[in-house]
Amino acid sequence: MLSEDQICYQTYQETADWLLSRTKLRPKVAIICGSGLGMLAEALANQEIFKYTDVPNFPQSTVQGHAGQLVFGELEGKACVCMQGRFHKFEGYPLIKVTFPVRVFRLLGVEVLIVTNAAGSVADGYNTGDIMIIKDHINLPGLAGQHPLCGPNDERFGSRFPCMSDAYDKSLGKLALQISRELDCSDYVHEGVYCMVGGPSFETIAEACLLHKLGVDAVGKWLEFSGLRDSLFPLEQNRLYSVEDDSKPGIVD
Ligand SMILES: O=P(O)(O)O[C@H]1O[C@H](CO)[C@@H](O)[C@H]1O
Ligand SMILES: Nc1nc2[nH]cnc2c(=O)[nH]1
Repeated sequence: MLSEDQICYQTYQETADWLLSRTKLRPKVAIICGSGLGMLAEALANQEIFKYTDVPNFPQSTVQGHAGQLVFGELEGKACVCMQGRFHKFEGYPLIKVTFPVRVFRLLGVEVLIVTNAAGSVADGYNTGDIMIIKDHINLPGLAGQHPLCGPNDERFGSRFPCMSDAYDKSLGKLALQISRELDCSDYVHEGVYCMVGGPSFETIAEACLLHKLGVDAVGKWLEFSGLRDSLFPLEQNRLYSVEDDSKPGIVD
């Protein structure tokens, strides 16, 4: 297995080329299935499955409930790739490996990434089993310097200082809320702020109270996406970000 300082552009390319040579599907959408959500991949038509153990350079799933395979297929006629099982820092993986698939997806031609996972609520009015659409996040380890973009920067994957003021696509969030209303399940669907932590322990009561005071709605393990926005969607530099949501500060880059 490669050590973290051996991972470079060619490593991601090698993995992407391996996959591209084995499937004719060219997904524009990738879905990372967190705990208990792997069944989503089972809904794909015309499946082509690659076990992580067979995919060059891929980390391996070690957590219960994470099948450890990439499922290519079609959802409503659109080519998709699902990760049935994701990677966590608490498994012993460095962040560059936790986020490894995101850059591979980029090289596969993916344009939309949907990340799902199991999280705990610290918000008022949420119930077990509810769904929260992430409108923004607090990358707690990232603020303290544990970030996948630490180290040499490869501009092919984005800028040294990626802007994160519009990290999550508002139109997709709105669409999900609209569909939840159409399906008559909007009582179980919220929009909120996700806080990622390292784990594996859950929070103490004091930590949960702290996160609630900080404006967090749900807390869970490190998400692959955080900090890698540029890797999927390169941003223009020196852009003025208007922030409609008054709960967030406006940022001028
Ligand atoms: O991958 P996600 O959904 O974040 O799940 C995580 O949450 C569960 C409890 O911490 C663990 O099973 C871990 O895998
Ligand atoms: N409370 C809580 N629940 C979780 N479920 C999955 N991850 C977590 C976590 O970090 N905290």
